[in-house]
Amino acid sequence: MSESPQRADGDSREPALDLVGLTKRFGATTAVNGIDLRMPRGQLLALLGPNGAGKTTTIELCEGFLRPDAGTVRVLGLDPIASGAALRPMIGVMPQGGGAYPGIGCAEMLRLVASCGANPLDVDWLLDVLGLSTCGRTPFKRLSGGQQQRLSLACAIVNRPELVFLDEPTSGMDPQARRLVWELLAALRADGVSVLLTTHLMEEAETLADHVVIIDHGEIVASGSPTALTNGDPENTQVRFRARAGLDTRLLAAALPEGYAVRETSPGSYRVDGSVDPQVISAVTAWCAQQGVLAEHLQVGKRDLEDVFLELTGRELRT
Ligand SMILES: Nc1ncnc2c1ncn2[C@@H]1O[C@H](COP(=O)(O)OP(=O)(O)OP(=O)(O)O)[C@@H](O)[C@H]1O
Repeated sequence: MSESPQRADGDSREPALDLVGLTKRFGATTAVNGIDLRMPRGQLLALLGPNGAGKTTTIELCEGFLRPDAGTVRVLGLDPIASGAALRPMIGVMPQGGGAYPGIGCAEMLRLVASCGANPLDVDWLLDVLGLSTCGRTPFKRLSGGQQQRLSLACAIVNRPELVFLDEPTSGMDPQARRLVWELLAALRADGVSVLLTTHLMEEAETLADHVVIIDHGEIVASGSPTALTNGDPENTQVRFRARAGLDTRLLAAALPEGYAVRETSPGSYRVDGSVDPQVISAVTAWCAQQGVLAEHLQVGKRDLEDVFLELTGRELRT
């Protein structure tokens, strides 16, 4: 194969990921359905979608753990199955649920993985950054779920990979641990490491990602920077509130000036979209009062990735 041409972004290397028509079926289920995705180097890309959307299958196809039924995968310019041995030292993998020998100590596990690399990060430093210093001797099976996740992340990055795959890296973590992981991921990105992570936490995607790809039923339904996906019209604000389920949203819309859309997004959760001003909030609460209901948790905000998903699929991200 000839050398790749100079690219418009100035990086002459192959992209971190290049997926073309990627398809994977399990019996009658098409888990990944013709995904096209190109991820430049040095980017943090979040694959966002509800349970069963095809995120793990996509990442496992990229890792070379699964063979596609159709389409192609190139990872750092290589086929992850045919060139698995060459690719392995260049990538880091954090599978869903982590994994280590049950009886091995936390620090010992990380040292073992580090010993397989040519130029590992300092193990004690990494344990400290991830808040694991105090449990260095604790056997893996005695670590909390969040600690196991963090050790698994440490194992994925200790050998300075060029590209890291993280499958739901913060699931089950408390907010403090999640914050530590977010800081570490931001630092990796700043160092030019390419990161593909899956999540169903839209806040995680919005906070960390350069680029978000929303997938549903194995297909890409939206793709762009978090700002591009959510910003749209700066006038596009919204009011959310909770009240008893089944209020007549058409009546509420009729009580508002023209141009406002009202939806019950899930039973008892309501959303009014449009250019929100004090009069609109007053009209919403007055209408609720007429119905004899209290508008609880009333919030004014902007459209977020959750809203984008709802608009595209008619369903909520958090299923
Ligand atoms: N080994 C398998 N055998 C059969 N079906 C599978 C297998 N792996 C995944 N699937 C199915 O493929 C679809 C996509 O699953 P996948 O795990 O990729 O989704 P996901 O977006 O990662 O979901 P989650 O957020 O729950 O991890 C689901 O319908 C799932 O049941």
